[in-house]
Amino acid sequence: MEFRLEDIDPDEIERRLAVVEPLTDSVRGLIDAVIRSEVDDAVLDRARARIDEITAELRVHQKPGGYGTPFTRDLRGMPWGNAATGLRNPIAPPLRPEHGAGVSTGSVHLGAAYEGPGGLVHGGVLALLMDQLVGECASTIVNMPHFTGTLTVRYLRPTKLGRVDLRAEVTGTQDRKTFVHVEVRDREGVTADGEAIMIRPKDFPGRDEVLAAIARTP
Ligand SMILES: CCCCCCCC(=O)SCCNC(=O)CCNC(=O)[C@H](O)C(C)(C)COP(=O)(O)OP(=O)(O)OC[C@H]1O[C@@H](n2cnc3c(N)ncnc32)[C@H](O)[C@@H]1OP(=O)(O)O
Repeated sequence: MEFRLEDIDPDEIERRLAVVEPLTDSVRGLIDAVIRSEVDDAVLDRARARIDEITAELRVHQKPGGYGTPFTRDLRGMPWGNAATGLRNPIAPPLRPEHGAGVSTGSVHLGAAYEGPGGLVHGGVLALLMDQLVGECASTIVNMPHFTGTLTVRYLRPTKLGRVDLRAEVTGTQDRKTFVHVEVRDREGVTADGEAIMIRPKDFPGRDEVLAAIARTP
């Protein structure tokens, strides 16, 4: 986990999201269309050529590595490349967690891109979403980022593609460890549950630099 200061105000955040969220949604639509399209090969070939052109255009100016999690001066995080929640990551469903007292919830629509067995959600995708939700749940409660130390998942019955709801709840804390229970439901009820041991790491690379930069900024 790396802290990086991006000194922008809420209006600038909204301006950026107003551009990238619709783009990301369009690419999600593209992914779904590629998986399910039954057009002929010539149309698929033309589509590939046009997509390659767009990719080349976007690659003219790129960040090195991943998107990271830049933070504003008031420590609002912008993890827009995150695989589960990223607002500019077309792979992310995206999960948009909401946090209450010790409880975090989120709902997603999982379509063809998240299929494992035919018509059913891939178990790894469920583990990804559970991992993110338990991480945010523990981090929100203690107001410090937590890493997943151990996540044990029980797949109770197959999860149908479509709407999936998740709920995580802190069940205890012990020093730097926070224990979280998590459940997944499809339209017919609970399909998987899990237990997580979340750990607040001792160090956060870059954190001191960000806090110092904030302190220096009038
Ligand atoms: C807001 C952000 C939300 C994002 C959510 C996304 C969730 C994620 O995907 S996080 C990424 C996946 N997880 C990781 O990459 C973690 C990789 N592991 C690590 O970085 C380290 O091993 C870490 C941080 C978990 C523990 O390291 P460290 O702080 O040095 O642990 P250490 O001091 O040895 O142990 C502290 C305690 O935790 C326990 N512990 C350590 N590792 C584990 C583990 N893997 N599982 C369970 N318990 C553990 C120890 O037994 C010890 O307990 P006690 O105090 O009772 O003896």
